[in-house]
Amino acid sequence: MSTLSYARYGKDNVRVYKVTRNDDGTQDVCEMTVCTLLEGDIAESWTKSDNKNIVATDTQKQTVYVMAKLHPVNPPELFASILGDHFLNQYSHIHVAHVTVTVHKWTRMEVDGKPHPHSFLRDGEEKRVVEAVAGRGQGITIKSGVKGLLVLKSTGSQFWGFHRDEYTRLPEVWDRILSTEVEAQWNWRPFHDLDEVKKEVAAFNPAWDEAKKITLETFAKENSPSVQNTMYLMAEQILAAVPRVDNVEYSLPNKHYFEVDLSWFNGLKNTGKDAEVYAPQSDPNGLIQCTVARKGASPKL
Ligand SMILES: O=c1[nH]c(=O)c2[nH]c(=O)[nH]c2[nH]1
Repeated sequence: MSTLSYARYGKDNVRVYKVTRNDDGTQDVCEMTVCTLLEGDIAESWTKSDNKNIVATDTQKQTVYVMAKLHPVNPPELFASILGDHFLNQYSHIHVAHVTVTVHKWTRMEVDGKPHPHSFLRDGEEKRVVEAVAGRGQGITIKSGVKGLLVLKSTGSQFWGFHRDEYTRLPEVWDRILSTEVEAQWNWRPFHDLDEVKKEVAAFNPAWDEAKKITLETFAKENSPSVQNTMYLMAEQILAAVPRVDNVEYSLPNKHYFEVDLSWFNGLKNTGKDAEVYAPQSDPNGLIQCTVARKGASPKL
């Protein structure tokens, strides 16, 4: 005998763009990709071919557009919560709504030394990602984050003192290149309902600014003894800067740059302190992850 032990479904990669026309003649734009996934009393679609409780994925997509028209899309934490809350209010047989909003960068152009009223550029590939989960009778949990933030430092990083045995080939280094693509998430203390999210709405954008600033400044300033230590320092500072955040997760690939021995070419020196030309490695890469929690923080409502 088999049983459906878990199911959810929805629309992924819903692309949405919203323009806000301000009274002063300037315009604001927001482009995002939304994923909605619903759980609830839906099993019979899988097990009995009965679709009566299925809110079509097309309906979910249309809902994203309607909600984007009726409500603010900024900050994305609010928009994701509005959508999740809507699905629970609209459909009594839906018990959990997962909403992911990925924001694509459009930075206002500077033209003639002034912010342009309606022209924007993509000046970085990093994404702001928000995941809201609205559960019936369980409030709303929100995870905010950044992904795809590519950084490199050409010095100011070391790695030594690590465990050595008969499998070890890696030499210790006191000066190396460090590069990673930052993925970080900060988990907010759960919200009782949409009204509580609205009350805290002013906290979301500054938290995003702080988390990005802390990540970049720590990366640049610390003489890093390891990716492990650097990410821990970043997470600690985010917890200190944003009181409502319970824990911070980092996932950092270590993107290696290997020295190239060119001594075969007339004794050309390109290793150790003479290294200038390196071979960037696409794979394999190190992958270092951690979660740093506020002491005494409770993950439950
Ligand atoms: O910062 C680092 N952490 C590691 O765990 C590790 N392992 C490795 O080979 N290089 C590095 N660098």
